[in-house]
Amino acid sequence: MIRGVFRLKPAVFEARNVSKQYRSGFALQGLDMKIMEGDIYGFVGENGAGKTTLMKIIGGLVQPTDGRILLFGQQGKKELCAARRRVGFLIEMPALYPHMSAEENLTFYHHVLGIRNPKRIGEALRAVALTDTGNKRTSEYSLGMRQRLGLAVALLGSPQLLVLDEPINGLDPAGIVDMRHILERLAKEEGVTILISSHILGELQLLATRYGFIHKGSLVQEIAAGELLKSAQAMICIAAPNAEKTAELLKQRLQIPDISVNTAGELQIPKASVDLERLMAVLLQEGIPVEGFNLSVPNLEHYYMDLIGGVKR
Ligand SMILES: Nc1ncnc2c1ncn2[C@@H]1O[C@H](COP(=O)(O)OP(=O)(O)OP(=O)(O)O)[C@@H](O)[C@H]1O
Repeated sequence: MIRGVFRLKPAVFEARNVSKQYRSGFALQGLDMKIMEGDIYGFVGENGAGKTTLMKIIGGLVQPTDGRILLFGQQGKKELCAARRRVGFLIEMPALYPHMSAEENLTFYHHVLGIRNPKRIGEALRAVALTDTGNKRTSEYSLGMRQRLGLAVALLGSPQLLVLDEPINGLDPAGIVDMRHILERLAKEEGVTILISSHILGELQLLATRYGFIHKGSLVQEIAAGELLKSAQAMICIAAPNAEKTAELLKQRLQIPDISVNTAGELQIPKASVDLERLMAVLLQEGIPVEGFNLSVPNLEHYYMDLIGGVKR
């Protein structure tokens, strides 16, 4: 009998009880976190929650006050140093020479970073769709192009893990979509694991396969994108007159106890608990005019606000 072998993907990065204290106070406090190979890990938290500090710790730019990190399973000082060569960072925009082209800037970083394979310059340019920029000076680039060039610098070392701190911040809608397509391709076709922070939750939701929610320096929750959607309910929202009275009536007629009225004064019914045809038939029979109808799909923003709201309370 042939039995399938189920292999767990290895952790690419782990933080164990990591704290970082500045004079002004704690930026991280006992943070635990795990990024598995192949994840696009959306790192979510309000301003000052500690996202950049953690990313800088991964890059060795900041030392933790307490706790430890593992990169590709390595944790000794020397081993971490070697493991960092397998990571590409876009935490702060690398300095670009404004009078030089994308290729010339990449050639410079290729040299500075001591990368041996000269093919990487062309490959990195292709990966970020900047091959047709010719001799154009980077001073004439849009923010989206500069950001893509910054990503190309991070890609020069053929990283297995990319650490990206708000890479779509300030980009226009087209720039955001370009960046999403580039990152999706890197993850799917090249198997690159990605840690990405962003405040643009609607966009992050289109990309991430897993989320980590950080609040005041601690990780509040890690959850797979699919689990997040399952855990939050889709709601049918109906605008109708006398919402409270109508809600009571529908509860009785449909035998559904959890019909509520939301802050917009609409009836709110969990989609999974009702048959839509029956709902419409009852509304018709009772002569209740439907003034508005929509389906609120569970999303990252609602989930995050509920989660952090709960933590803050
Ligand atoms: N070099 C530093 N010296 C002192 N305090 C710092 C330093 N760097 C960060 N902090 C503080 O640590 C906390 C966490 O900052 P961090 O930049 O990591 O948050 P963040 O989640 O990346 O925020 P944002 O979304 O605004 O970028 C903040 O209170 C910040 O003021």
